[in-house]
Amino acid sequence: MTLTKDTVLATLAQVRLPQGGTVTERNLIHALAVEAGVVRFVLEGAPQAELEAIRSRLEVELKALPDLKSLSIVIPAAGPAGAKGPTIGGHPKKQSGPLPVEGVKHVIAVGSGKGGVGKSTVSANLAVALARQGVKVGLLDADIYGPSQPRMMGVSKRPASPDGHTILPLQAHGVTLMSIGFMLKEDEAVIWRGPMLMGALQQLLGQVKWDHYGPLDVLIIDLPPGTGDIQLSLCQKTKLDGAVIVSTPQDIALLDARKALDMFKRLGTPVLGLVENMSTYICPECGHEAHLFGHGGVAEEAARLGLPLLGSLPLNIEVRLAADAGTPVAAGETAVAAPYAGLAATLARVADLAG
Ligand SMILES: Nc1ncnc2c1ncn2[C@@H]1O[C@H](COP(=O)(O)OP(=O)(O)OP(=O)(O)O)[C@@H](O)[C@H]1O
Repeated sequence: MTLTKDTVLATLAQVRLPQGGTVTERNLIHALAVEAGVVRFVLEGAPQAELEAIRSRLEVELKALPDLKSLSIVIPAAGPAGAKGPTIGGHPKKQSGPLPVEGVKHVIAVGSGKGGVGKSTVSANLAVALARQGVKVGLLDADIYGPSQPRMMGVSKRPASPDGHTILPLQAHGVTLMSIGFMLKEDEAVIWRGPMLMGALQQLLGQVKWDHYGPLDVLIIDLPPGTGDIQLSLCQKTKLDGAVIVSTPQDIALLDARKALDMFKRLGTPVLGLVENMSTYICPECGHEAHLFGHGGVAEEAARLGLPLLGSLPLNIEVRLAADAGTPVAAGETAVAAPYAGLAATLARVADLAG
């Protein structure tokens, strides 16, 4: 009889760990490959010392399999110096249908067709403005290739993990926060392929204790730009209340926004509304109002689609400076904060966040 993946998994599933559960229940096995009697996998997701003990135990069990020719159980090196706890990345676990996010009432994704239209800036300010209006809000930076929330929200600590599996989110400006950026070194490039990305997203949604600071009314997910694996995986695997699309009024951005709208429609995720960013520019010197990226395009698109225009946000240097300094403008009292407060109030009504 040849050795199969199922036989190996069945053997692994029977090994009860002294800390409770099994390696499969605790999702410690990654990248399992079984070929011509050769078994290889990565053991990851618990403190290093515990993994070493588990490896010895698994070696004994697996070496008893009659058709095993060779066995390689790899424990990845510990993360950055001083870092403890789980690492992010790895193939996704099998999952039957879309799952709710534990400890969270509503989940809203913020997407855009094109990069650089201000999706992360809008997500950060929206989250902060919602928090200021008394909504219990979480923000997940799912822009796995270019996480910007650590900088925009002004935090960059590595999150704690008391059991080597659960990840405790951070908090900034009244928002419960998690970003893959917290788990990587600042200049570390993410070079994962699709399955690894989806595994990372699944971990960020499932292993983070989103209600660590109390149950959340809403989790805002800052998506990467475009219509790729992350968006697809999120819509299929997570119960979403809907998506918000950010665009500038520029034709090319709107064209891409239409692709994003089409993707959400095809995946059955309701689009809650559109946000026009960089809608106008008011010269701080003379007060002249200019429309650098065109005018009214997003409002027209929203009207055409019968969707609400959730907000129009001017291009303002204070928005950029505040984001770079780690305190979104929405956290302050200036006039620049007002459109974000308006956006938060409108979204709270449209998505029935109080309900
Ligand atoms: N309304 C605004 N006024 C001034 N600057 C803005 C505004 N919105 C965004 N910006 C600036 O534009 C740049 C791009 O914004 P941001 O990173 O939020 O875009 P993005 O769509 O999330 O980009 P990507 O996902 O491609 O990384 C940032 O420097 C940000 O500070």
